[in-house]
Amino acid sequence: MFKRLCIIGIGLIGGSIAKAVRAEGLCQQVVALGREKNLPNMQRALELGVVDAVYTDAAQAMAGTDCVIICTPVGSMQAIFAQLKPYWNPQAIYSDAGSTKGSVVEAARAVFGEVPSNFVPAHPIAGAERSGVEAAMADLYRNRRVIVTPLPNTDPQAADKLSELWQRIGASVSVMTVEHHDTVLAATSHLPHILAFALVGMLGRKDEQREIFKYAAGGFKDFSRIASSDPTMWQDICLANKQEIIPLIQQFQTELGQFERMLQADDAQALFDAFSYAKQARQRFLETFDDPT
Ligand SMILES: NC(=O)c1ccc[n+]([C@@H]2O[C@H](COP(=O)([O-])OP(=O)(O)OC[C@H]3O[C@@H](n4cnc5c(N)ncnc54)[C@H](O)[C@@H]3O)[C@@H](O)[C@H]2O)c1
Ligand SMILES: O=C(O)C(=O)C[C@]1(C(=O)O)C=C[C@@H](O)C=C1
Repeated sequence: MFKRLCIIGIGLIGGSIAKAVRAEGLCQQVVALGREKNLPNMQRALELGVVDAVYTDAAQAMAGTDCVIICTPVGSMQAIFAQLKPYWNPQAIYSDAGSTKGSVVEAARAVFGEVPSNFVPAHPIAGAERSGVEAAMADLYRNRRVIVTPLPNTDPQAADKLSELWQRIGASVSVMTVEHHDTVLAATSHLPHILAFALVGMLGRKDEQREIFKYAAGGFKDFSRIASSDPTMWQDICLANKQEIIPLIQQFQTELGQFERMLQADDAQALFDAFSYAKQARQRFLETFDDPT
């Protein structure tokens, strides 16, 4: 599909794209671009055979590259667009994997004035709490969704080709607006991460006095898994999408207050109804998760 794919940020997400693209034989060459401080991770990507070459120099990385996917934390995207600007190739396709889309589009606007028509914002709805290229998996995107959020000026051919790349590595592509993406993901990804970080932080402080973690089992392990996620990545996501996240935190506080009142009132029926409704809602989620088509 492409002669040379350049991944900027060859960590979990970028490394998984590289591995999958190589496994499917979709590009002749896969390379990585990063900063001097990213060199140890990039060298590891080279050793693991995830990429063919690594660069810290954008001019060298961009030479002959016809597809670029930016897979760095969303707070770094503006600096990356500025780094790419002198070498921007109108014939190439550019995209990203950032967890927020409004902030990425704003970052592109800040650098280019208008978002280039060959930049296709996208977000794979698949990941893990682990970071770095060692965590990358060739099948991470298989049977998972990727949301593509084209802008009115996005070149449809670029959007189609990028979507085809994702489909050929096993993903199901959904198209939506940038705004709708950020509203939806605030609810199902950003708020849950804040809740997990908040609960584990609160209990961690208790654990300093008492040994509560020792007696936690599978339920706590499942609920707390995402609190192992990368703090830089989540700091960037939460600040970038705070206008969507803050109202959800407020709504959640009201919801918790209702549970407190049910307990205060020993209202067994209300508790049963609330738990039953949530159990059914989770069943609906599991059905769409297992069949993302
Ligand atoms: N982890 C997930 O579950 C997940 C899922 C979907 C999307 N995302 C998004 O994908 C992106 C990458 O996440 P990840 O989990 O792969 O993180 P990661 O930490 O595994 O990888 C990010 C890589 O970017 C490099 N990097 C950081 N700043 C850089 C810069 N300024 N220039 C060049 N390289 C830089 C780091 O060295 C690292 O190798 C983020 O935007 C994140 O929001 C993550
Ligand atoms: O499974 C996980 O660990 C994830 O956190 C993946 C997850 C999420 O579901 O919230 C995290 C961030 C994303 O942008 C997309 C996916």
